[in-house]
Amino acid sequence: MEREKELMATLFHSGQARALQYFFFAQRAVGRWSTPSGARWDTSQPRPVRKAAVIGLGTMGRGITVALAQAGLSVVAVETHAKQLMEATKAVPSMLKRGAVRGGTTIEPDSITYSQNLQAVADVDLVIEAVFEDMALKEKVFQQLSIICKPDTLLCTNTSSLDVDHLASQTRHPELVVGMHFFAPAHVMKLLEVVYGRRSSPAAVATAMQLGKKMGKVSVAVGNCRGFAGNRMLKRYLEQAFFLLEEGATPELVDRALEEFGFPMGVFRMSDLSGLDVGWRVRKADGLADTSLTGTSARVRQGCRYSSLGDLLCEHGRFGQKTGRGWYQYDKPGGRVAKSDPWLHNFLDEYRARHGLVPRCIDQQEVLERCLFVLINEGFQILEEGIAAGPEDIDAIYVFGYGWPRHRGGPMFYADMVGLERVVERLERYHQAHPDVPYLQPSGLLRRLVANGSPPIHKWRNVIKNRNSQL
Ligand SMILES: CCCCCCCC(=O)CC(=O)SCCNC(=O)CCNC(=O)[C@H](O)C(C)(C)COP(=O)(O)OP(=O)(O)OC[C@H]1O[C@@H](n2cnc3c(N)ncnc32)[C@H](O)[C@@H]1OP(=O)(O)O
Ligand SMILES: NC(=O)C1=CN([C@@H]2O[C@H](COP(=O)(O)OP(=O)(O)OC[C@H]3O[C@@H](n4cnc5c(N)ncnc54)[C@H](O)[C@@H]3O)[C@@H](O)[C@H]2O)C=CC1
Repeated sequence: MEREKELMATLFHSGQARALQYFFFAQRAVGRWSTPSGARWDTSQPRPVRKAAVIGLGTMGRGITVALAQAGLSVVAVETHAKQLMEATKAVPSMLKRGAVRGGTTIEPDSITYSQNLQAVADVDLVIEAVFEDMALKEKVFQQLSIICKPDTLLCTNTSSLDVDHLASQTRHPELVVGMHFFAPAHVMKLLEVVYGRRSSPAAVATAMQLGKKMGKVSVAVGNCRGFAGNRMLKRYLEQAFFLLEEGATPELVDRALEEFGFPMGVFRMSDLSGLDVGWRVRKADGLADTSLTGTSARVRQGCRYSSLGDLLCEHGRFGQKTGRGWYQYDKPGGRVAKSDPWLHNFLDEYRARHGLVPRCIDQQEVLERCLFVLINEGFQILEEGIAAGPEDIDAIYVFGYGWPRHRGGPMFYADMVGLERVVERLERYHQAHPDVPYLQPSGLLRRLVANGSPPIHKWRNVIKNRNSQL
């Protein structure tokens, strides 16, 4: 008993108990906000979903199929690539089997039908599209779905960053289009971001939220923008990690610092799991991934610092776990045990030499501050723009989607614990050192909160006022 008391006192002292208590509250508070028109999805009647389809059976589609089948739905799984389809028909049942052994459940073996033909989705209630992150391809798939499916079928996209409104505009019923953004591995990670498009109906959002719940996910409604809430913050985090490599760090050093902070995987191991090609496709489409540039322009895009390290790795066919090589090496394609790769270290040395970069020693504090404070800063920007309803939503997204250590409450709670003045002071210092990285400048909301005496997290809403809510 004494020991327990002592432990509680230590936890309270370090803020960990406050974090866990906050986290319990945040979990119940997420995603319950009204639309700008006043129509509330959370009072709308969700539609019944008994039969669903998944389009694309790669990294994500397989996990989504498993999660739907585990929730008791009948699933039509469509994949156009014969080899991928064959692999999926083996992988999905074995994932289900392992899940059943763990959970003591049974899944009807005929609850999933596989097809190479999109026509197979004609009678489903809801579709989740998970094809390559390529807008032209997704446009085509949505146009086809809009013709093939029943007129009241909900059309959802698992895109990690593309414009949900644009995809909706390709269909006959844009009010039935929402984002259902899962996190890798999709049958394991608890988060579902439900992207509320400009024309999504409250009933469509309510249906996606309800289905998420049925799948055992924590569903968070977010607005539509590049990367939504989670990946928009991840982009800044990843960028800093790339810059740290340019300046002398290694993936191992960065990941070690993040894992000691409490993440299950550092950002490089996590990228290898997700697949480096996902972001590369988007950067190529945006005209950013141009590795033919030389001299100073090679490391600048649109007037800001840019690192092409991720693009170069993809050009070498290193897509992460799926190809057996990425920021680390694996024993085979699909392998999971990340090992240091001498090739990668040579590649980094050559890259620095080519660009005249002199490596320096980088400590754990700098890794954490640069990676996490820039991510937090973007979180404030997201709150200001009304993309997420409140700081608890962002914290739930990070804990359930990216493995942010629960005992640290989530990024926004962590900022509150560290002290907003300190976050501003560190961001300003790093921005002075790296003036070509504009996202290191403290966001307007963060500065306003400090100017308002740094109120505790549960009072931030008074300063945010959600004037721009996208929800
Ligand atoms: C703008 C930028 C664009 C970026 C690209 C798009 C990205 C997105 O849109 C959003 C994302 O998904 S980002 C990725 C988010 N995911 C994470 O951060 C995962 C962090 N890692 C974890 O939580 C645990 O290590 C994890 C749960 C993975 C494993 O934990 P444990 O070691 O405790 O797990 P186990 O109990 O051994 O296994 C549980 C299930 O997980 C499977 N698994 C384990 N390691 C894996 C790995 N390395 N890769 C794939 N699956 C893995 C494991 O097989 C088991 O599942 P089943 O075998 O089916 O039972
Ligand atoms: N990898 C990740 O961590 C995450 C990815 N996403 C998103 O999920 C989507 C899929 O990503 P991944 O699974 O990583 O890609 P992937 O490359 O592993 O799989 C995509 C699959 O779609 C198939 N496909 C392509 N065109 C098709 C069509 N017309 N019909 C049916 N199947 C088709 C491909 O053959 C491939 O098997 C992307 O939009 C991505 O942004 C979202 C969350 C996390």
